[in-house]
Amino acid sequence: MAVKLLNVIFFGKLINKKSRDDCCNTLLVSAVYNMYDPYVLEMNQMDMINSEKTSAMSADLNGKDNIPDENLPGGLKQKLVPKHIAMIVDGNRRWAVQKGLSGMFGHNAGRMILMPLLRLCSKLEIKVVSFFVFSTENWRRPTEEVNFLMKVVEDLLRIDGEVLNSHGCRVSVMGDKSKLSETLQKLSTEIEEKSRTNSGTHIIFAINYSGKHDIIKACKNLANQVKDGVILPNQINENIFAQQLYTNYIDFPCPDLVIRTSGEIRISNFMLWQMAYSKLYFTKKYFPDFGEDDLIEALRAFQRTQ
Ligand SMILES: CC(C)=CCC/C(C)=C/CC/C(C)=C/COP(=O)(O)OP(=O)(O)O
Repeated sequence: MAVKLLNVIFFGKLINKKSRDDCCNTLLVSAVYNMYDPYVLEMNQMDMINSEKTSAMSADLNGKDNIPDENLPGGLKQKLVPKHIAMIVDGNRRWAVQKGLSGMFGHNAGRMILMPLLRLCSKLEIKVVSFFVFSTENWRRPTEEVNFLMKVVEDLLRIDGEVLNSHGCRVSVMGDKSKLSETLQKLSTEIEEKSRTNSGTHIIFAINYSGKHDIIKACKNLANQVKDGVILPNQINENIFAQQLYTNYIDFPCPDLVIRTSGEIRISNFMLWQMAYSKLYFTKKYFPDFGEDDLIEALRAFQRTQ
């Protein structure tokens, strides 16, 4: 009964029954066993807002074909939209501290703005949107924050992933999954497999990702191929090298627009090889404050230089 009630409250008809039951069971179990977990305490306050936002915002996640330019927001031109927007999500903790909250609560606030942004991307028929969610360096943060972040990431894959899948988006995880918990590995494999053939916007979550590691992985693979006589050293070129990178494994184009929030002007080890020709857009807004209007502004700046 409680599960049914939660189903209706949290998800309405957005996702299928089995997944709703899974999600609700998880929430119930968490609520009972983790009463004093800061993540759960904070989630209790924010879940209702989140679920309302998610339902409303995700109702229109499927891109529509051939939208006339006059119907696009901010004078955007359909022909000039980027194929791949990469987002360096930053400023979550500063956003929370500014509001008198514990810094880590900003990560959940960041997760909540995902749907409106993706709804706009879908409407504009942007093929790929990637998010730098968790870097290999982020393990150095305090244990309490890392644990909190991992729970946000679990919800991202379990709940948001399900909503995105049910609206025709493909969801992939990029990074070294071997260091993630079994739950996270399972969630990422499940959502990737479920959504693999979807033709809507492809959402990439970079989790335990490092651009340098991606390049080292490529070098090691090629070195082994040379050792095994599969390839000669002088046959290695940009194309062959790029075939060893995540961009090729998961099959998505290099970003043409990179957006970083929070006023930091750097790329922090995100898709180093793939950003060689990307346009970079920096905004002072903290990520949880980065709304659809800000994304439109970034796209307008991109289109002005096309
Ligand atoms: C997919 C998506 C949008 C998820 C959003 C939520 C999420 C899990 C974000 C984690 C990424 C992260 C460490 C943000 C950086 O803010 P920070 O902690 O470095 O903040 P600071 O710069 O203020 O310290």
